[in-house]
Amino acid sequence: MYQLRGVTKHYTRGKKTVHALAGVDLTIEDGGRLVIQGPTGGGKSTLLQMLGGLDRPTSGTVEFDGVNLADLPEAKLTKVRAESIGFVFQSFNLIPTLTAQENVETALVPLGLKGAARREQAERALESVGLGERAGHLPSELSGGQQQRVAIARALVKQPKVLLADEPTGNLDESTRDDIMELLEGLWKEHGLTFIMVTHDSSIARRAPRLATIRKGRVTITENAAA
Ligand SMILES: Nc1ncnc2c1ncn2[C@@H]1O[C@H](COP(=O)(O)OP(=O)(O)OP(=O)(O)O)[C@@H](O)[C@H]1O
Repeated sequence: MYQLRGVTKHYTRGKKTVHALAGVDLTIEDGGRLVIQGPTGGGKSTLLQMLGGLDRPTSGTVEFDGVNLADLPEAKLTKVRAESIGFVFQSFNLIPTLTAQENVETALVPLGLKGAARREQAERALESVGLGERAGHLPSELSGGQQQRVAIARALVKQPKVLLADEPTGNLDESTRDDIMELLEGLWKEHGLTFIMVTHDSSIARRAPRLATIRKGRVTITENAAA
């Protein structure tokens, strides 16, 4: 469970300060699904970075299961990320020289898993995203949608508690977008994940049961019981 209180993030360049987050209070229950939308520059990615422990707030607390990520030493923060949080990005971020299988296995290296166990778990993760047959392919030999499936397998192979996705369908055409959304929603249900996703896509936002709209660093929550 996440509990954010009074989270601010300021970026200073020269004399100019940008208030990317201007006091965010937010609770996200275990197993919940939250979609984050809002205008460009509103603070969506910054908020996701706080939730993922990829950056620290200027002030406020980001509690994850009762631990404040804001003041956790770097080594412990790295451990939380490696064990508990899966990330999916718009640009897939696969390593171009590694096969799909090897890309997925990279997520298991920090957990200390040995070769055979790594291979087996990565194979299963690729199968769960419908890419069992493509394990030996390089990213350049896969379509955009398939590359995103590999990235999703890499995010989930370690069985994290949380999946954070920043515009996961932003580089995909409409029908591939729908396939990827269906896959993510299916995996969310199947694994009981906490699933938090940033999107520009209003058709995805409309379908969200819980929507966080972020403008000028401030969050408004809308619940949609019909979604
Ligand atoms: N590293 C940084 N240094 C300086 N300013 C930054 C930095 N990262 C973000 N910002 C600024 O903080 C504000 C919020 O940025 P953020 O990327 O969170 O917005 P966003 O809602 O994700 O935007 P977009 O939809 O365009 O991706 C913007 O004004 C941005 O320019």
